[in-house]
Amino acid sequence: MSSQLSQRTDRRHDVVVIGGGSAGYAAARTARDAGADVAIVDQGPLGGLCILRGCMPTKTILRSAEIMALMKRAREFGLAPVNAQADLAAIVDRKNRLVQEFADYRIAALRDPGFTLYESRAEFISPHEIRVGTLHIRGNAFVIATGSRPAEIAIPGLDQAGYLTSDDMLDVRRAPSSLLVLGGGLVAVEFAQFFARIGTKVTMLQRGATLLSDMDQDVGQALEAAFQAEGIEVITGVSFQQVTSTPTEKTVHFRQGSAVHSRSAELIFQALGRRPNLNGLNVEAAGVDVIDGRLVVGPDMRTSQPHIFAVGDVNDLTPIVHLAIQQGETAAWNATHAEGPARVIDHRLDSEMVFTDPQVAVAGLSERQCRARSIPYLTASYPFADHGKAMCLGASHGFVKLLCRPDTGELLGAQIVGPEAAELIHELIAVMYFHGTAQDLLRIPHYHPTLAEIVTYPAESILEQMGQA
Ligand SMILES: Cc1cc2nc3c(=O)[nH]c(=O)nc-3n(C[C@H](O)[C@H](O)[C@H](O)COP(=O)(O)OP(=O)(O)OC[C@H]3O[C@@H](n4cnc5c(N)ncnc54)[C@H](O)[C@@H]3O)c2cc1C
Ligand SMILES: NC(=O)c1ccc[n+]([C@@H]2O[C@H](COP(=O)([O-])OP(=O)(O)OC[C@H]3O[C@@H](n4cnc5c(N)ncnc54)[C@H](O)[C@@H]3O)[C@@H](O)[C@H]2O)c1
Repeated sequence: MSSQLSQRTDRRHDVVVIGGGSAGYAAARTARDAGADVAIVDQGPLGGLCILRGCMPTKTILRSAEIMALMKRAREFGLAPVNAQADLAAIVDRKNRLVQEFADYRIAALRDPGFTLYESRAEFISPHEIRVGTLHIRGNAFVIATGSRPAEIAIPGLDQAGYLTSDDMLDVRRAPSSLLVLGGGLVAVEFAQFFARIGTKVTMLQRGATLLSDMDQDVGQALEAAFQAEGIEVITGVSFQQVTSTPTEKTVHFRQGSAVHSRSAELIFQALGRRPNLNGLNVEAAGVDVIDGRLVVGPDMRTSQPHIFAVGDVNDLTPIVHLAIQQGETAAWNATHAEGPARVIDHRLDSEMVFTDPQVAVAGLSERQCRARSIPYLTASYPFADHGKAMCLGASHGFVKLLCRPDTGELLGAQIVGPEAAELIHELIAVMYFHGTAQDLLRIPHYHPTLAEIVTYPAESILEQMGQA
């Protein structure tokens, strides 16, 4: 104890940000711009999940699979068929090159002389002090932004049989002949389609009634129809029983209704969600409330300790990057502006996008949320299979759905499953931002023929339901 004390070097910063990923970096930059003396503590590898093992690597590899899928459809478009072959090692090399480029940029930003960067693990020793290596660092405010890690779900035999998580899947250099995907969330569907498209036989085992079961049912059903059409087996309503294995094969035994079934494959991909990462942070010493393994925050991003904030995946609100950034900025603003009203997060325009083909994009309220909160709504949807531009592109899966207030027609929410859904939804988010209506969607000019003009059809239908057509 005494030698520990003698080595102690106390440093003080206005704001100490723990974790330099998307949320932490946004907090640090905002606090620095407000004139604060800011420290960032990150144990590394520097770059954050989005760049290193999340958004960017997955979107890079999905592009290869998308091109491969189009090549396989050559004949449909009047082109001589090609023998499309994926070289997974080369796809991974391309991904690594891009990730390195993105990471270098972020690392340079973290090493900006405007911050003090400590490349070490942080651990609370009191609500006002952390240990970083041999240093004891005090902060007037702390922003915890330590991210998430794959959830460990206890399924008998799974550990013994062995499985890969999304972290591992990104480094697989030889495509497995077959793959069992456990889960049907965002991570599961993006990887499942990638591997199916490069030639792996993929089976998805999902507990919920549909894929993406947190969203409205028609969304998951439309994605499932597209997946089934390209040969991905999707089994829903599954309850995992146990996993067994031989040297060449792993078998998942599961219950579906009253029957027990099994599926076998070369590899198991465990995509059963992520959990806030509080490992080794010793948050007990910080005295903040933790419920079910997540840091509880208010709309101003404060934990139960007013000078300690928690942002990004670690608070488990909505683990999505632009929202993590928004939370980081909000926390840092509040940490550096004690006077005046606190900034709070407004969830009205929250969105989620899934980069499968067809893409899935949801924004604002869903039907399920409206029903749960007794919010009245009108809804209308229109299928891409009936939309001229989508037919030209050969992209017929999915639909656009609008949810509007019955009295004013104000757009409350939107859901798109279809080509370029993640791009198209931004028009609807912009309309919602300005509290626009179905009528506004008809007044806004839409070029013909575009995918974007599809939103006018459900908008017309909403007006008909309002008696304003
Ligand atoms: C496969 C996959 C694909 C995804 N795709 C998308 C997508 O397309 N779009 C999207 O919006 N979101 C996507 N996400 C989610 C997105 O990546 C996360 O929401 C986001 O990156 C979280 O950012 P963060 O700053 O909270 O955490 P992170 O970026 O994980 O940052 C946490 C940082 O804290 C550091 N750290 C942890 N503990 C300590 C400690 N004790 N001391 C010091 N440092 C510590 C870590 O080293 C790390 O740098 C995806 C996620 C996955 C897994
Ligand atoms: N395109 C994107 O923006 C994108 C892509 C990937 C991930 N992400 C983010 O990363 C987060 C994590 O994604 P994820 O797919 O790992 O999590 P998720 O929460 O979206 O999906 C988890 C899946 O596991 C299933 N599950 C969980 N526990 C289970 C259990 N005990 N038994 C059976 N099934 C169980 C759920 O039903 C669900 O299908 C997402 O919430 C998302 O915010 C975003």
